[in-house]
Amino acid sequence: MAQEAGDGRQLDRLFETIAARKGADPDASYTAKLLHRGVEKCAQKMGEEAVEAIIAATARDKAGVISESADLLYHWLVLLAASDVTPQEVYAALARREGTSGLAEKAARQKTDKNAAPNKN
Ligand SMILES: N=c1c2ncn([C@@H]3O[C@H](COP(=O)(O)OP(=O)(O)OP(=O)(O)O)[C@@H](O)[C@H]3O)c2ncn1[C@@H]1O[C@H](COP(=O)(O)O)[C@@H](O)[C@H]1O
Repeated sequence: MAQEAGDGRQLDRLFETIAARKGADPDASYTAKLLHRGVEKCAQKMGEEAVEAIIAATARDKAGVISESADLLYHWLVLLAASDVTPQEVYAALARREGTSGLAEKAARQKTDKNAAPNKN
């Protein structure tokens, strides 16, 4: 049954539902249909939903951002399932980055790139 209030754990529950659709009848489930069509179709759908979220954000349409973000997250989870990746693996990647400023990381990367670049002189 649908719940009015959700929380972050909603993603994990939704992923379990999506993963359970692998190999299910494509005529009985939208998720099964998407997974059946392969990773390219799943990626295309995620791209479309991302663009719709972007359009809502730039139109300052807050309700649209919420609704399109929900579509985007659903399609992101489908893409993970199609790629044999779990949300937990993504959470672990985020956890490894926790506490590292994006600016500091970028500066360190640019320093490394500079050192690795061939000497033009
Ligand atoms: N959260 C979602 C969810 N969000 C969006 N969508 C579907 O994603 C589709 C995206 O909209 P589009 O207009 O792009 O769809 P479309 O034109 O039919 O898509 P294509 O023909 O291009 O593939 C819609 O059909 C939505 O119903 C979702 N479908 C399913 N879920 C969840 O997944 C669970 C399992 O769903 P089934 O696999 O269908 O049983 C559901 O209980 C929900 O919790």
